[in-house]
Amino acid sequence: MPSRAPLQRKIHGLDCAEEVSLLKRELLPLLNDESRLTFDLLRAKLTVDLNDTTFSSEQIDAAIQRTGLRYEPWVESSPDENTQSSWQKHRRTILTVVSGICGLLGWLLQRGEAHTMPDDGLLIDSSLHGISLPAATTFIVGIVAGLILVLPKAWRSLRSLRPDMNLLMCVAVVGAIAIGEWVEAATVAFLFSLSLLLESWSIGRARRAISSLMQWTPPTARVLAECGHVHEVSPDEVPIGSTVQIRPGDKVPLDGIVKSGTSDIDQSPITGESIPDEKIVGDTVYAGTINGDGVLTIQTTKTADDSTLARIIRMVSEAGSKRAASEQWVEKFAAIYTPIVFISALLVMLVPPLLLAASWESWIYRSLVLLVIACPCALVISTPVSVISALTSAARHGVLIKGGVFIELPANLDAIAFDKTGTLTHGAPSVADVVLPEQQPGSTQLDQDEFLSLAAAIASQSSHPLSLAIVDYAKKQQVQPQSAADVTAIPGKGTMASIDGRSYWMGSRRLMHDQTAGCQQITQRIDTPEYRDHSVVILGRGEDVLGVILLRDPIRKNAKDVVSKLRSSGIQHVSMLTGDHDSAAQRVADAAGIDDVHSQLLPEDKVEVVGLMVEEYGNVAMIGDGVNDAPALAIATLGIAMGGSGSDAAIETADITLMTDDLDLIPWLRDHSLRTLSIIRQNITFALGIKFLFVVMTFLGYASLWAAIAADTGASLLVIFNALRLLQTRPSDGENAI
Ligand SMILES: Nc1ncnc2c1ncn2[C@@H]1O[C@H](COP(=O)(O)OP(=O)(O)OP(=O)(O)O)[C@@H](O)[C@H]1O
Ligand SMILES: [Zn+2]
Repeated sequence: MPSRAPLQRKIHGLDCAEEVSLLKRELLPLLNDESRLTFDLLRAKLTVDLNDTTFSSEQIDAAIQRTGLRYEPWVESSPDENTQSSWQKHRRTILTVVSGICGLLGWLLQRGEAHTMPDDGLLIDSSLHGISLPAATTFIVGIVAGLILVLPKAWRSLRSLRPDMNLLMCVAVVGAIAIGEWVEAATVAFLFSLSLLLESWSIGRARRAISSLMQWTPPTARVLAECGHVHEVSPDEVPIGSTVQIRPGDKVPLDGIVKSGTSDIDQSPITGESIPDEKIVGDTVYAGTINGDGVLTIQTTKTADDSTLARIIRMVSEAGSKRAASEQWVEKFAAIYTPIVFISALLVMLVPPLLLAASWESWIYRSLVLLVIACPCALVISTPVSVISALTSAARHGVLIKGGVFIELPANLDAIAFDKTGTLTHGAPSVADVVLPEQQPGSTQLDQDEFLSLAAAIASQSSHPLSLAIVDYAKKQQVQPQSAADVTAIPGKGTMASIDGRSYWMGSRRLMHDQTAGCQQITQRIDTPEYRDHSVVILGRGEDVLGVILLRDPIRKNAKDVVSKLRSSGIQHVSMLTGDHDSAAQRVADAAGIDDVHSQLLPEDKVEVVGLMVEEYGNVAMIGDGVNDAPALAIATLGIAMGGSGSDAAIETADITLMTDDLDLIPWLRDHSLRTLSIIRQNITFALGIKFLFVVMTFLGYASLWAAIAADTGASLLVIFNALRLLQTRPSDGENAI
């Protein structure tokens, strides 16, 4: 089947778990596959993956239609704020205020009447339960204003016989009116409306935190045309490979590589770190970062909507819908809890009066209180707000979490596997020495420059850190690389290529052993204490070993500290996996305080080791940067990529990406995750505790309707603020500040 574009819809009102489950209820019977649905709650966007299916978009639309939610085709560039009229933006606030004022007025009127006309039946109509027409009208206006936005949802839930919180509230209000409790009815309507207002405000806050990220891209890019003119165009229109000029103080419009100039760049929008980073020719700059004092010309490497920043924004806004475990729990809990309380409310209303001849009035009242308590408001609101706040705050600190599911994992880790090169070390090795075999009769003997020009030729075709170091070194020695053809990479081992029609191999000892019986003399030369802990790259032609390049990659300063922090936070076991040879691996492992080392691994070996660790320890995180790490990242419980220097393959497969290669972000992430979990737990416990208290009080006859709803709104308010605290956490909170 041909690959098909996904179906994208803007769904009005798609901002919480309720609508998501509504949509799932209609769409899943059709699609049969939950992973086809992506909900972007921040932008109210639904994406349906139609690849390899035969569904027509009409079928999907019809299913969306059945939910009763309004929808329209998705238009990418319309930031929804602008397309909404001010009524749409503020109607919830206006209606809540109206509801509150009318409730208050009604209460004042009612009290006034009770004062001035005691027992005077003139104005009091008995069908209004003892209040005057003006008071009743005021109350009704207030109640309608409070509930009007949820009426369609309540109606839907009634028709499908799945009581939800909207229905509960409407029934409670109608019931309260029926027994003449006007003030209570109005209070319930107002406070329920207030809770929903709080919910949409808090989601809105997280949304604004993200749109503040979006504002980091400038509206225009200064493209240098060949004629030398500068054209100011929208970054969307700039093709890959264009030359763009960045003036001092400008924001970088697109991702690219510096072609000329040097400047300090503030990368905080991407990395969360506002320490300026010096960029020189050949360095990568990111859209959204801020140029310092120098003028730079860059060659663009990505289109505007594929830039790193654009990807961050996309991932964060889609992350909200990949539901965290606790969100799923709350959703399931609410789906059981609400109907149960609904039925108990019915029983409470019917059983005591019918069987025990108790007073109808008081038991109807208690059953209404139960209905209000049944509303899972605080619970349903708090968890998504916590998760989104946690994701947004992580993104601000340069930690990109690709879904709510992954926010809870770092807290539950048992073991961690680190890759060596680029993760524990800087991944920027430099050539320490070049060793050529001694002259032997009959064999080819190259001088160092000839050797380097061959090595650099092959290395220039690869982005492997060791290759980059070799190219760099050749350049410094002013050696011109030859030109290599037919280059093939052998993952975890090295590269094959042909130069001048002869074929060469270059890579690890393993590769050497694949190619030749080996070269005694060379192995002896590099097995000395001086070189033992260096990484080696060996160049050969057929049976001949032409020479060895020895490289050293400094270990990251904070590696040891990070490993010990992780250990003291409860990680049982820390391993290191590397493709490099044993002694080089051991040097780094010793310096970082790693428990055990697996060296000379091919990518598939890394997968196997991680698999075994998962079996032995449970939840295992793999942290890596290279193409050779990607498969292992995928099978670990949690894959974390070093994003700054990492390969696209690693970044794509990982669940979490560290935008700066700062290892300290890993303990930070674990803390952040623990904090998020504990806030979610606090919220759930608190919300349920309040409910439980009120259930008991209701049966004892102490709870009143307005107190029940006030407690619910109060609880919502508290859990929301508790959740929003997550937006404020700073990385490592200064304890490692330099
Ligand atoms: N493109 C290449 N150029 C030169 N040597 C290479 C290349 N690719 C692999 N090698 C050789 O194979 C070995 C293993 O490479 P691999 O990429 O699997 O891991 P690594 O870079 O050593 O470290 P890590 O697994 O810790 O990231 C290297 O040490 C090197 O000797
Ligand atoms: Zn690596």
